[in-house]
Amino acid sequence: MNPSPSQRTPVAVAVGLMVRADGAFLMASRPEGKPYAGYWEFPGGKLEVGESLRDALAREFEEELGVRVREAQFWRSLRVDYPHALVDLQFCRITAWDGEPQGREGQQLSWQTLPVTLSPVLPGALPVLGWLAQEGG
Ligand SMILES: Nc1nc2c([nH]c(=O)n2[C@@H]2O[C@H](COP(=O)(O)OP(=O)(O)OP(=O)(O)O)[C@@H](O)[C@H]2O)c(=O)[nH]1
Repeated sequence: MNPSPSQRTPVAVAVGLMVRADGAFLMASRPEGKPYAGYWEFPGGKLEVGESLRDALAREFEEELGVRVREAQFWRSLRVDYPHALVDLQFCRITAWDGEPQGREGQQLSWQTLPVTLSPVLPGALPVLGWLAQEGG
């Protein structure tokens, strides 16, 4: 069955790697009701119409985690073709924030170092672990 054109239009997604001074990074489980519920990913979400990457990141982190992003740098992008959507993931490193992350949408949170002890990891989050390994964690 051919997908409808709307399913093939890339959707921009802002994703943040919160990295602590000790090198640990935050992962979150996808809440019930979303595709790939229970899979581990990096917090973030889709850009709204007219929204910048930075604004989307700040909004998603406030909504999902109750965290105010203070410093974020674009890191890498990745296109992933899922059956449910074609996504352009824009990964940012978040190095300064206010507040302690809380799972405001029922998601579990976990600070991780390499190798991660969580599974399953979302296909669109797995390459990030390789990139981190290349950079020495
Ligand atoms: N947040 C996040 N999304 C990712 C990652 N990797 C990845 O493929 N994605 C995909 O990017 C898309 C993000 O959509 P979402 O459903 O989390 O976004 P959202 O919070 O705006 O959801 P909503 O549609 O319920 O408002 C999903 O298709 C998800 O599978 C990741 O590491 N983090």
